[in-house]
Amino acid sequence: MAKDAPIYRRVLLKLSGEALMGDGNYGIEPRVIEEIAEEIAQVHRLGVEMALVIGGGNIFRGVSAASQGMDRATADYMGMLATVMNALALQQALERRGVTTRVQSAIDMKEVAEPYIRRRAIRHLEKGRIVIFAAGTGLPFFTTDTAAALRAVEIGASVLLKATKVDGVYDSDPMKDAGARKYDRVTFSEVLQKNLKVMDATAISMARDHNLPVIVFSLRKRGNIHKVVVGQTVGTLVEGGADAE
Ligand SMILES: Nc1ncnc2c1ncn2[C@@H]1O[C@H](COP(=O)(O)OP(=O)(O)OP(=O)(O)O)[C@@H](O)[C@H]1O
Ligand SMILES: O=c1ccn([C@@H]2O[C@H](COP(=O)(O)O)[C@@H](O)[C@H]2O)c(=O)[nH]1
Repeated sequence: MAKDAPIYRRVLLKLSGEALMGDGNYGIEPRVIEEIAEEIAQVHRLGVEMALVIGGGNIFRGVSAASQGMDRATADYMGMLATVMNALALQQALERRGVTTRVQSAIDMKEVAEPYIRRRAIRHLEKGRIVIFAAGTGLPFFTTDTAAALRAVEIGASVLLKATKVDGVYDSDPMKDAGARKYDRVTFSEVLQKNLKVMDATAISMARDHNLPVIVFSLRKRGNIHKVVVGQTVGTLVEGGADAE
């Protein structure tokens, strides 16, 4: 097989909202979104069908606002709106590179984005458009990781790629524990049993129940999305099967 041939026909790429901040501590760093869009455009040119879900942690997280006294459901709706802003910013950056895209929102806002319609999303992908799923699941008390797992299953993606701030799944949070050890491969049940918080349990359960492999890798290292799509070993593979020793 050619070195640059994608090993997947259709992928769901989940992008961390927080990674868009770059070195800042809020919002979108223009340089970062341009670099990410360039990388996605290059991978798309390999011929892989790409759907994207983007988080909102660079703008608003419901759970943080709720801890400061805001009603949780209201805060979560605000978080979902934050993901729409990120989706529109990414759409612009991709279209500047000649990639045709569609944003589909789980919350109806027809002046801004198409509503989420599964069959329509699949049709866009078949036509070579990148589909960006915005507003998460449209439901409070969920996350964009769960939205990513759900949409991946709905559109029949072969894999869920979680591009995030850390370079894989560790046996404890690497941002808090300098001695944390990284897995090359880990099973869904281990992630759940050991309560590894790289993704929320709802997303992991969804992936497990539908045999959807998940690859967790760093979005901060340029070229990683390409490497994963052509089958190079990057980050951590989370899948079913026997637990590692
Ligand atoms: N066992 C673990 N292995 C790896 N990362 C972990 C683990 N436990 C907790 N984490 C944390 O998970 C975080 C990645 O997931 P998180 O859901 O916060 O971000 P995201 O979904 O990529 O971004 P956003 O919510 O901004 O879209 C990292 O910041 C990391 O510190
Ligand atoms: O289905 C969903 C998805 C997201 N939210 C809210 O949005 C923010 C941002 O999403 P992240 O996954 O944290 O990046 C999240 O904190 C929730 O408040 C939601 O309610 N439902």
